[in-house]
Amino acid sequence: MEEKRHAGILAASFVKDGMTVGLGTGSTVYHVIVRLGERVKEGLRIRCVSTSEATTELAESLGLDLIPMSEVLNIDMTIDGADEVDRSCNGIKGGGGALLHEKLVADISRIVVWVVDSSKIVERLGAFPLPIEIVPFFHMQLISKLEGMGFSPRLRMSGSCPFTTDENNYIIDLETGFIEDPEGLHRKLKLMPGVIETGLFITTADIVVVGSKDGAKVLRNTR
Ligand SMILES: O=C[C@H](O)[C@H](O)[C@H](O)COP(=O)(O)O
Repeated sequence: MEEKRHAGILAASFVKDGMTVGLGTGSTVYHVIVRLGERVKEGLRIRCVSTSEATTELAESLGLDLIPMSEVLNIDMTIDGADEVDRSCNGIKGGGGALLHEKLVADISRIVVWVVDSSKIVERLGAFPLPIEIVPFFHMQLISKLEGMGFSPRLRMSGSCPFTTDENNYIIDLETGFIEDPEGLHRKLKLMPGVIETGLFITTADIVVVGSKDGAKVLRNTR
């Protein structure tokens, strides 16, 4: 909790007056949004693009100015969380189910900053089950195909019903084991009919802010 807060507060300080800011989703970005809400009350002028209904609700409650994604061509800086990040700044995202919207917002962002606690930094991705957003009525077929490829897929549930994303899709959480080639796996999965998006974000982050007990440090993607 402290680590997430430290990372969030440092990342929120990167936002400058006049920026269009992408707001990610999750418990780490929560601290960024709260800090941005305070800065806006102190006079910072920004426009924000949300990546989920949960983030929209929080941002609105703090008085942040939100614009719909459909009206934005470019975003100056997006700050988002991640479930795992490797040394090349590849990541797994989607633990909270917002991967599709997050990937689209990242795609039009000039700078992408990820905020994580230190447990998220890994040598190789894959301990965290990989979220894949899929077409709901094709889930049974996709699960069978993924099993045939040697993976252990699990349909994400919310109580006794399948979990649905903000875009009304389903999510399969895929036990992959350590991923040798994140980009190769992402491409392979994206080629499967019924797969809408994967939670593999390939060298997406320009900056990763890693929280610690006493502060936060900044890792830069040197690609
Ligand atoms: O779908 C959710 C997002 O990708 C989150 O950014 C990710 O799951 C990290 O969330 P948290 O900061 O709560 O660990």
